[in-house]
Order: sequence, then C-alpha cells, then structure tokens
Amino acid sequence: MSKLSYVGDHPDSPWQTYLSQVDRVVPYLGRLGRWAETLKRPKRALIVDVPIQMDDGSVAHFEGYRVQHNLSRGPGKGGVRFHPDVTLEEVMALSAWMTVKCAAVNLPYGGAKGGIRVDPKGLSRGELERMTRRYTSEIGIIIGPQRDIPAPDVNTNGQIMAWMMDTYSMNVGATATGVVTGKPLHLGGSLGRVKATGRGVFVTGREAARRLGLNLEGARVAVQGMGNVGSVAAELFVGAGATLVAVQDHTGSRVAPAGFDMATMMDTLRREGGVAGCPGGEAIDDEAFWDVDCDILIPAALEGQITADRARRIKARLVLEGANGPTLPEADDLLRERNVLVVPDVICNAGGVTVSYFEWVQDFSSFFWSEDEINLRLDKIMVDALKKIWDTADQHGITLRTATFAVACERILIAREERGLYP
Ligand SMILES: NC(=O)C1=CN([C@@H]2O[C@H](COP(=O)(O)OP(=O)(O)OC[C@H]3O[C@@H](n4cnc5c(N)ncnc54)[C@H](OP(=O)(O)O)[C@@H]3O)[C@@H](O)[C@H]2O)C=CC1
Ligand SMILES: O=C(O)CCC(=O)C(=O)O
Repeated sequence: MSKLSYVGDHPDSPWQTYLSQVDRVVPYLGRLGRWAETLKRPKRALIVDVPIQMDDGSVAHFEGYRVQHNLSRGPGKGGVRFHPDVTLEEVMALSAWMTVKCAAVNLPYGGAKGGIRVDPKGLSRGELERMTRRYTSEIGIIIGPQRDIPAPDVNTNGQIMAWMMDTYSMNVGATATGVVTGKPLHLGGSLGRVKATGRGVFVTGREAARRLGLNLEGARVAVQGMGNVGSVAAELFVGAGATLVAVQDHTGSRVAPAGFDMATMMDTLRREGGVAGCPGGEAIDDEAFWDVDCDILIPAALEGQITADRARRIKARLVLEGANGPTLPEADDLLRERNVLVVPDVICNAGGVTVSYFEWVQDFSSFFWSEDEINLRLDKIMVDALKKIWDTADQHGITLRTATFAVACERILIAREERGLYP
C-alpha cells in the first residue's frame, strides 16, 4: 500500500514504531491479516488552530489535534496531551496504541488521542483555561459521549477535563458528563481514576514479577517520570515492600541505593514540582539513570526513551511500560535477547482507560460505585487480560508486546470484518 503523504520517514518516530509493531503481529493474524492495512492508517485526523487572547492582550495561536485511529469496536477513547513537542504524527501513534489497548482489555471502544503543541507551564491559569475551551470547541465537531471521549494525559488533569466537559456542554445546550473522563468527583468523575493507571502498572508488574520468581519485598525499583503514572506506581510498589532506588524527571535524576522515603518524595513533588530537590540519595547524570542497579524499571514519561544503547545497559529484569511507546523496536529486540521481560504499554498502562470506562458507565447510569468495587474490578480485568496475553505469548513463542497486539488486533479486525465496508 502507498505510504501516507502526511507522515515522515524518521525510523524512531512513534508512528514508525507503531507500524513496526503491527508488521510483527501480521503473521499471527491468520485470515484476518488481509485487514491489517486498516490498522496502518488513522480513520480521521483533525488539525485545529487554537487562537487565544493572552493576559498581555496579544493573540497567540496554538496547533491542536484530535485523531480517531479506529472506531470499529466503539467510540474513540484516549487522552489529551499538552506538550511543546506534540505533533500530528505523535498523536496518530498515541491514538493507534489506544485502539490496541482498549481491545487488549476488551473495552467497547476504538482508539483516539488529542493534543496541543504548547508548554502549559508557560501559561497563566486564565490562558490555560481559554486555550482548553477553544480547543474543545474546535474538536467539538468530532467528539461526544457516543463518538469520542477524551481524558487526561501528559500535563492535563481533572481541572482541564472539567473545562472540556463544561465547554462541550455549553455548546450542545445540555450537561454531557459522558463527553470526557478523568473529571473531578463532583462533576461525574469516578473514584479511583486518578490512581488507576499507576495501579494498573502495579497489578501487571506484580503478576509479571510472580511469574519471574521476583519477590516484590526488597525489589529495587527505578522510575522515569514521577507524574501521575510514575508516582502512583512507585507508591504502590513501595507499599508492597519494594524500594524506590532511582528517579528521573525534567528537574534531574537521583539515586538512593538504600531507598527514598516515599512520603518525603511525594512531598517534594507537591512542593517543588520535581525530584531534583528530594532529600536522601544523590544526584546523578541523566544518562547514568539507565545504568542504575535495579530489578524493575518503570519508564513513565514519554516515547522513545529506551533506545538500543540504553537497552544494552539496563540492569532490570523487568521493564513495566507506564508510558506509551517508551521502547524503540531495536531496543525491544535487544531486551528480549538479554532476557529482560517487558510488559508493554498496551496492557501495562491500560488501567487508566479501564477506570475511564467505569466512569463513563457510571455517568450514563448516574449510579456511582465504591472505590473498593472499582479497584477490585480493575484488578480482575488487568489480571485476566494479562493471563490471556501470556498464554498467547507462550503458545507462539512471541514477546508480550506481539502477543498483546495479537489478542487485540484479532478483536479489532473481527469487528472490522463483521461490520463490512460501506458502501
Ligand atoms: N495519565 C494517564 O492516565 C495515562 C498516561 N499514560 C502515559 O504515561 C506517561 C506519563 O503520563 P502522566 O503521568 O499522565 O503525565 P504527567 O504529566 O503527570 O507526568 C509526566 C512525567 O514525565 C516527566 N517527563 C517528561 N518528559 C521527560 C523526559 N524527557 N525525561 C524525564 N522525565 C520526563 C515529567 O517531568 P516534568 O514534570 O519535570 O516535565 C513528569 O514527571 C505518558 O506516556 C502518558 O501517555 C498512559 C496511560 C494513561
Ligand atoms: O483514560 C482514557 O480514556 C485514556 C488514557 C490514555 O490516554 C492512555 O491510556 O494513554
């Protein structure tokens, strides 16, 4: 098939990484392989101009995107990222991983993702709100509770979701809580959503560690990206007896072979917005983070962090992909050769979208569940999904990543085939 005219050729781009992951699963799709091309192109990609008035009276323009990769199994689902490096191609890859992720845990969703190319840390609260509202209004032509449901991702949170829900609701003339998930509790949010992605990372990590014979008690954990996903996963591992021995974010990298005190770490993050000033341990070069002695490594920042060079140096036995797309394909192969087990993003970080699904269901029924109920259901969905993926990996002698794609793509392409082509 011809290459899409609007994508580049950079071999390490998230979209090329995704395409190579699809190529690897095709041999395991049997007759459904004839539909594989449908996975290699987004269904719909919207680019919007987001002009806002800045506090100083000037007008600034930001580039925004919403991509719906595949809607065969249901409405689009996926977060919104505010980051200066966001591109259409990155959002395409993130939306495609959402398609695979939702199918991997068998949620009735397709995959979507959105983003604005902006450094939100440079905006005032008023500017952030105006930008969020204008973006929501612009993508309002394709989102909706039955069409495509955004949620938080990097640099977005419950407040941003509240503004998105309000803007969409004002535009359609009715309160539509189901248009976004990850909302504050008073606006139809769900208990457990804030911690759900990190919790899912912990649950899949716990199961993988058990199968590896790796005791969590005393296991050494290193985390890149102490944001929503990374910090919650770290807290849960420490709660299970593990030791947090290394952390990294934009403010720096620190190691503490005897372990960081988790309460102090969380307090530092709240007060200073980064790990650099955390007492205990010592600062190291950012690159030295990848050489740290640890048992479990959790990349929970951005794509493309585990390069071939870093894959050769990683000491962990287990890599838990909290982030989307953190490992490049060549690095994936090297980790496999080195017997490092990778639990891939498309199952490892699926806890967030799973509880988003619970939130969406609760909004429609206006009946809200207890946190225990949510965590129990999340645990069961993640454990059952991982078991099916593990069995598939064992059956074919393939990685957990290719096995997750095999399980998910079969579901997606059966739906595709059964719906048929229109007209
Ligand atoms: N939120 C969710 O529910 C879900 C998120 N994910 C994925 O998890 C990852 C993290 O998301 P989330 O925790 O929500 O985002 P946050 O914005 O809460 O946190 C991101 C973290 O990554 C750090 N970071 C960013 N760039 C770098 C870098 N180049 N090197 C080191 N650290 C970096 C940030 O540090 P700093 O603040 O210093 O920039 C911050 O600590 C993303 O890949 C996201 O797509 C996946 C599933 C669901
Ligand atoms: O909660 C959601 O709907 C999506 C979360 C997300 O963006 C992701 O899993 O990458």
